[in-house]
Amino acid sequence: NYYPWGYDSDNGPDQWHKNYPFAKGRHQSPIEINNKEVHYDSSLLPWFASYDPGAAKTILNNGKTCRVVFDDSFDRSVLRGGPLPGVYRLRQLHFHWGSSDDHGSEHVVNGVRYAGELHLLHWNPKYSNYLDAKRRTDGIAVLAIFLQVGETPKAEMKRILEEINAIKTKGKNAPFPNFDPSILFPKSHDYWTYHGSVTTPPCEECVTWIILREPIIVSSDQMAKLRSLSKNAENEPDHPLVDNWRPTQPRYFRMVSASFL
Ligand SMILES: NS(=O)(=O)/N=C1/NCCS1
Ligand SMILES: [Zn+2]
Repeated sequence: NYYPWGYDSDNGPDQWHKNYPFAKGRHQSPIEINNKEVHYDSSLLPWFASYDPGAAKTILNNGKTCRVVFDDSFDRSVLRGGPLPGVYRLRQLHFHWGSSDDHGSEHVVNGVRYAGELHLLHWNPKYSNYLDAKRRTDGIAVLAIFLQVGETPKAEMKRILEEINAIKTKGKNAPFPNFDPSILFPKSHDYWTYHGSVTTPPCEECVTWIILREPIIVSSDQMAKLRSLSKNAENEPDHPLVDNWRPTQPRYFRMVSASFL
């Protein structure tokens, strides 16, 4: 009897490997990033995002996260440079967050858990489609940005959070036109990079991670807004959509490179 994966004790990260064997691999994500183990790589190039606001389509609640999807039928919104061998097409962005402001991110930096983590998922168009790209070690690039709670929130987050009321329950979606996610980026483009996996089942090891050092500031109210989402459908008992983050996984013999000293 099929029981969907999730983040609860009976279907959460510790159980995923039963249906998704990749979850016990040697290149899993997220991981702990510790300064003393990071390797500064002066040859790392800057990364560039060239996003077309017209590519933004829809915002949805899939019961696991809040996701904005983009038209990825051609090289319309792309990420390039950094550790990437070519352009990667923006397909969607989504968030991970906690049940309170003191945790919620997936990656952990020198023991610091942030309130949340924004992921912009891109795929390598040298492969015929996204699903094919997910089967390749160089198939996916995720740009990760930490959400830190502070007093002067980033105004640009408002647009996404204003839509939350329209997608309260699982399966709800709303049009989300004219949105360039690069307005969410912090000032500094400094990043860490390593090779890992998608952090949700099937946990394929296909991701070049680009994790920005500088978090973006959100307000506690904005985090509360994300936590007001429900993981259930409209006509089901209400369960808040919170703590949709995977714990850190063993790094094994992977190098984490830094673009900055
Ligand atoms: N959180 S993540 O970006 O690594 N995982 C994903 N799974 C399918 C689309 S994105
Ligand atoms: Zn994610």
